[in-house]
Amino acid sequence: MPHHADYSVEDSLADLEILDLLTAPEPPSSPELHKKQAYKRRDADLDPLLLAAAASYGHVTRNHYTHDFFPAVGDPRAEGAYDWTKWQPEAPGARKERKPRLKYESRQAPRSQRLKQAELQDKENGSARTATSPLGCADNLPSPSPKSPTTSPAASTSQSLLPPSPELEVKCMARTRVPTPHGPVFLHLYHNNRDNKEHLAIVVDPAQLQEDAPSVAPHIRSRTLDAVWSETETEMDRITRGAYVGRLSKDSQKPSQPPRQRADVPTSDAIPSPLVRIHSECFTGETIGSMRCDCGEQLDEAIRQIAQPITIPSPSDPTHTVTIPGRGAVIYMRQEGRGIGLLSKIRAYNLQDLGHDTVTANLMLGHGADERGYAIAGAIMRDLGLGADGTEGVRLLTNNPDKIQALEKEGIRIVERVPMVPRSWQRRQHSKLGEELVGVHVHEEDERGRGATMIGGGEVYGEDLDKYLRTKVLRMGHMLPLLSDLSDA
Ligand SMILES: Nc1nc2c(ncn2[C@@H]2O[C@H](COP(=O)(O)OP(=O)(O)OP(=O)(O)O)[C@@H](O)[C@H]2O)c(=O)[nH]1
Repeated sequence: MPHHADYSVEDSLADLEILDLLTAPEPPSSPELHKKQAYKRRDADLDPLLLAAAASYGHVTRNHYTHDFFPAVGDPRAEGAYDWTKWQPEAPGARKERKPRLKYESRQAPRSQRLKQAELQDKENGSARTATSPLGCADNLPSPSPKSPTTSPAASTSQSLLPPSPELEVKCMARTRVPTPHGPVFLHLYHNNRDNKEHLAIVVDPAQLQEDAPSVAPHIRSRTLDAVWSETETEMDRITRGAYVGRLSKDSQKPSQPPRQRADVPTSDAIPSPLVRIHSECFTGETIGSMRCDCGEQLDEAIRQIAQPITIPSPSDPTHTVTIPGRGAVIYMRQEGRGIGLLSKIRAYNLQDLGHDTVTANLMLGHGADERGYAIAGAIMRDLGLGADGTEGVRLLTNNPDKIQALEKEGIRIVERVPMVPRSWQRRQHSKLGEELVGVHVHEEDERGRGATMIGGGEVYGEDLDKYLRTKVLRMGHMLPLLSDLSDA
């Protein structure tokens, strides 16, 4: 409980009464609740822990939990406005006066209005909303997770009345070469007919730049990008959207062939299947270098590993070896916060600071632990010829068993899983065993140099990260040996 100077025993008792009410096994229905004065008025701040505890119980509706209240600090003339920048600690022994009351405003329209609006919308759409799904009317609620056990049969019936969604289509709208600390990549931007997000594919296949060298492995190219889009499309249009071959320059501008006219390069068993990672967007980890998660490091590490040169027996003389450039792709999905979005992820971090883990925090906000889908990722991979029917399959960089299952359901052929061990865990494990870090990609100075354009550039580490990684292993089934298990080995 907070120790405000004006927080009294009465307030604590009132809090306990509220906690009892909110977390009782049954929702309150007794006449007691309706009696006037049954619960005493209280003016002290509500303890966030109390709210969190109450919210983790079933019958407290998300409707209440996600109300956004904010004091009217913006308008100094508003009733109860208080400028917190001028706050001074109270002198000991000073007379306790009640703080000016803050005026709270809900950003949600009253429920009656929202219900009316939803009814109107339903009439316009011709769909029947059942009276049992009033939560569906709130516009600031997360959409119910497909995994959510709270989805009522009535809700799913009304969903089945909706027209079936059109077959998923993805189209690569543009492609360009981007030099990175790990070598050149081709950035592909995709549109699709399921969501309005611009998903990306970071294709590592530098052999494509050496146009004159004989191809030993099929190039990773987008079918939709190389297709002819219209009869009026000019060569310059095609080149501008990235449908070219080789290294584009003032002296070299060769439009690509449409997929059907391209000669197939046979795949050789000697060449490992392309290495692929499905990566989910993480603004905090990738842009401001948050060390609450390892997402930024994973993105860097994935590109680094995919770009590693491959040594294979020489096709002309098997007694010798040749080195070919690395091949693969990172499919970068705009599924921030495991699909819950940045706003909810930021709120989830606050719940994590209150002591909840990454899974519980999502659940407390009315989301699933993981709301991501992989249909679009699968379609992008098929467009790039990665893991599609009749191709060589892919090696997938992941610890997440759900991801493997979901992609296989999408018809993607995964021939091998390549684990992603966090750099800090590798380094600590190796230093525990007193091993030299020869050949292990955690040499800090080296990494800092190489990843200079990525925030931090080295490894992420810290208490928050360890807790997050342990939860992924213990609660989300990630296939990663815990640091403690490694040290016993
Ligand atoms: N909701 C939520 N999302 C998080 C949190 N930390 C990272 N993320 C998101 O998690 C996603 C990355 O997922 P990970 O669990 O690291 O990786 P994965 O894709 O499931 O599995 P791997 O392939 O093994 O890395 C990104 O969208 C991040 O924004 C968190 O604490 N809460």
